[in-house]
Amino acid sequence: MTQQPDSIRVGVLGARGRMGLEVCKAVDAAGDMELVAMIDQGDELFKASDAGAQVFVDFTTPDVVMDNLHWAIDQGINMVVGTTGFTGERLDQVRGWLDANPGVGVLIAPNFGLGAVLMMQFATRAARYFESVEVIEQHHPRKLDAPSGTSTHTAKLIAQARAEAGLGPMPDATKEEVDGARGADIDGVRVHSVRASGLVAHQEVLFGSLGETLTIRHDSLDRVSFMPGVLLGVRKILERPGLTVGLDSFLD
Ligand SMILES: NC(=O)C1=CN([C@@H]2O[C@H](COP(=O)(O)OP(=O)(O)OC[C@H]3O[C@@H](n4cnc5c(N)ncnc54)[C@H](OP(=O)(O)O)[C@@H]3O)[C@@H](O)[C@H]2O)C=CC1
Ligand SMILES: O=C(O)C1=N[C@H](C(=O)O)C[C@H](O)C1
Repeated sequence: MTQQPDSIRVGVLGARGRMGLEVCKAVDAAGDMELVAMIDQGDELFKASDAGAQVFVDFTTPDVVMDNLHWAIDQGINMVVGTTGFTGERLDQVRGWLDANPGVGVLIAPNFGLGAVLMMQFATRAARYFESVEVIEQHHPRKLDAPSGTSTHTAKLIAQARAEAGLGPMPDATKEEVDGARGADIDGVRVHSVRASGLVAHQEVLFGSLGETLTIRHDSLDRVSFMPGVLLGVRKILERPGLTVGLDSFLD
């Protein structure tokens, strides 16, 4: 496709991975973007800055993403990050790097699927009305981390909404437990992780109250589902310096 002179110059980190490959295709096909660098394990990051990248899209691994962020921010390159593993401490560290480089923008989104963003918003809204809630996430078996970034983020949003509504701990009489049977405890919300061939990325949030349940479910059936969100992030990050967590504010 013919590029416009004012195309956004994009470098993709993790370019040979499952998500990275899809991002390269999406950027290449976008009329307002130019794919200037494809970086994977073993490649030097400076190749992307030499190529004039304005935005890096990072879908690598939790153990390398912080180094990528630190380097890019110091070079004045904006980042759109889908890689998981962001704790509160890590986010504070990124804020610190950005304070020293105030013109740079970083978007870190646990899930770029528009349906997934809505699923998290709906779950946050429902949280105050139900005494019980558990999260069940299901992914392909090559996923390295459990629970998923999306389910961890969802659980934290629900826990915050429950605390603001004055809800206490959930009813649960379990006294004897095989290790892991009740899932991971994320801020008091149980998260269960399923890994199976054939799956891509799926999540259910199961609410329960007297005599009723509510299930909010999202399915990513193909990685193309994440691409509109990634491209939106690339377009918007240029005018949004500082740290943005989650895609929500870019959709409004
Ligand atoms: N936010 C969202 O919407 C989504 C987030 N994700 C997250 O994105 C991440 C990647 O997922 P996925 O694509 O499935 O994983 P993959 O393992 O398929 O891809 C990761 C790629 O990064 C490469 N890599 C490793 N180290 C570096 C490095 N230092 N610099 C550049 N590249 C490197 C890997 O190379 P090698 O294999 O040689 O190690 C691999 O090619 C995960 O954290 C996942 O949870 C996934 C889907 C959606
Ligand atoms: O590894 C994946 O595939 C995905 N990772 C993200 C997560 O951990 O939440 C987003 C999506 O679920 C796909």
